Amino acid sequence: MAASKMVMASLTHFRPLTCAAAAASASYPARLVPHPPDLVKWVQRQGGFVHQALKIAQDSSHGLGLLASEEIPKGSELISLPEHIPLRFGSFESDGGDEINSVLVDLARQIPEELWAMKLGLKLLQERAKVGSFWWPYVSNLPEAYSVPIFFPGDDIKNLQYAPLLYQVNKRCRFLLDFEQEVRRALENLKPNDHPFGGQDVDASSLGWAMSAVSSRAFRLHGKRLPDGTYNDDPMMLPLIDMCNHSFDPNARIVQEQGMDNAKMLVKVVAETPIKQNDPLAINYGQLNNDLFLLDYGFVIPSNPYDTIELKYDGALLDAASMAAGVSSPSFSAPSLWQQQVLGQLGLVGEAATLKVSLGGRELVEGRLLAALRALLAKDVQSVEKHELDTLKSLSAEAPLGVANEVAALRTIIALCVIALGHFPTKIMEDEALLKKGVSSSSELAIQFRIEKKSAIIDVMRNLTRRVKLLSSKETATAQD
Ligand SMILES: C[S@@+](CC[C@H](N)C(=O)[O-])C[C@H]1O[C@@H](n2cnc3c(N)ncnc32)[C@H](O)[C@@H]1O
Repeated sequence: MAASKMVMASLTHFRPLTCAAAAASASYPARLVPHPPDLVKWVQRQGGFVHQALKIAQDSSHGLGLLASEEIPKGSELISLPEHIPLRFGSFESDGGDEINSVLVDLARQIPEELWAMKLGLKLLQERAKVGSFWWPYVSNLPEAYSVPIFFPGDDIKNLQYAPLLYQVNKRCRFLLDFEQEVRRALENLKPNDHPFGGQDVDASSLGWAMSAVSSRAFRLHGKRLPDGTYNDDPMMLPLIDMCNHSFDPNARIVQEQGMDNAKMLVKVVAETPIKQNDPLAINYGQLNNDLFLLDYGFVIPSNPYDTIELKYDGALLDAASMAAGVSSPSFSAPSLWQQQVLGQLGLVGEAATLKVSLGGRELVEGRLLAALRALLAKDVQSVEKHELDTLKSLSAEAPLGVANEVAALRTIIALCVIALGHFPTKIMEDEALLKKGVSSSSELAIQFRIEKKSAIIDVMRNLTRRVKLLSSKETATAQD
């Protein structure tokens, strides 16, 4: 988990393709131009609906947001966008076969599916560069900079201290540096009229801006209706709607509605609860862990109930954890034949094995890990065979293989947590002292992220320790009966 051995790639040494605009702060990022057009009026002029009580304003430390200037009843329609307002990549595949589109479509084909935000980002960059773009009133209102880790200085990437996230950040940085070369090659001999970005140079930093603008603001909604009646997944940017900030306890939600003519799709926001005067609108971006919130959106949620810790299923590590927990001669690194079969069913051995397992979140212990521990700490195959795999995977199935087995499994996980905590170079107290001293906004985010990861591990340990105590006391009570 330690960061020290990772090779760091960072985009901060690249010239940002941004306009010098009003002074930015972490809580109020400057927009692309100092005084952008009025977004609400633009949406209304385009035939969209905006509830009269909605205003764009500063929303605590979340940047801009939509605030209610008066009470709004539950169920009210808040915003409605006609079909031509969302910015989609699709619109450029269907724009015809001119040179500009074919260059962009070819470039988009080189983007891996998991980085879908870059594909739509190409469209966004094109609209940003195009003089007289239809979407300029929207694009000019976008933040000039993003707080996602690809833009952190190298030291702050290390400051995240969590290998799975460092890996993802590095992967994105490397992709952007490679893709910059691809874009340059594709643009080098184009005639000025065929240049998709109005002749402007596109570097890794401007690509990163576009990818972050999309990952932090786009929604994956229904696209075209397919012949079987289902819809394809269509990422799109929703002007004005994307001013809504996130909450796990939202007061609004996005709905898609078929228009009167049945062909057009309307995207709306409706009030999910009554909204009080001066309350910000909040929608739920999804049940995401802090890795995704930081990577895609550039913020971290304190005490995020969906935050998880990623570990690798590794026999030697489990033997070490098990022995540290006082289990005598565990067999994780040399499972018997029947145990290997169970591991195979759990996808933890074999060619197609997925060794990534997680702790924390709603499940607390990933079912596959729990079942493996229970099975590998079991005395015999018969006791394991009595149970469905789903029972063995469930933490709410109380001690299916007996109290001693359960206590050994849970203690092993607690010891794994201790090992995982030991991989972080700093302790929470030290992190908090650093935050108190005052650090840059990217260091602050990195430190908050690692505090949350360590807290998530500690929460798992506390919860499992409680379970062990309860089981042990029940066992003592039974023995005394
Ligand atoms: C869809 S945009 C919302 C509008 C944005 N606040 C703005 O100023 O344009 C998403 C961005 O808002 C901020 N944000 C949204 N919800 C947040 C939250 N709960 N905590 C911190 N930042 C949040 C993050 O910067 C995120 O990338």
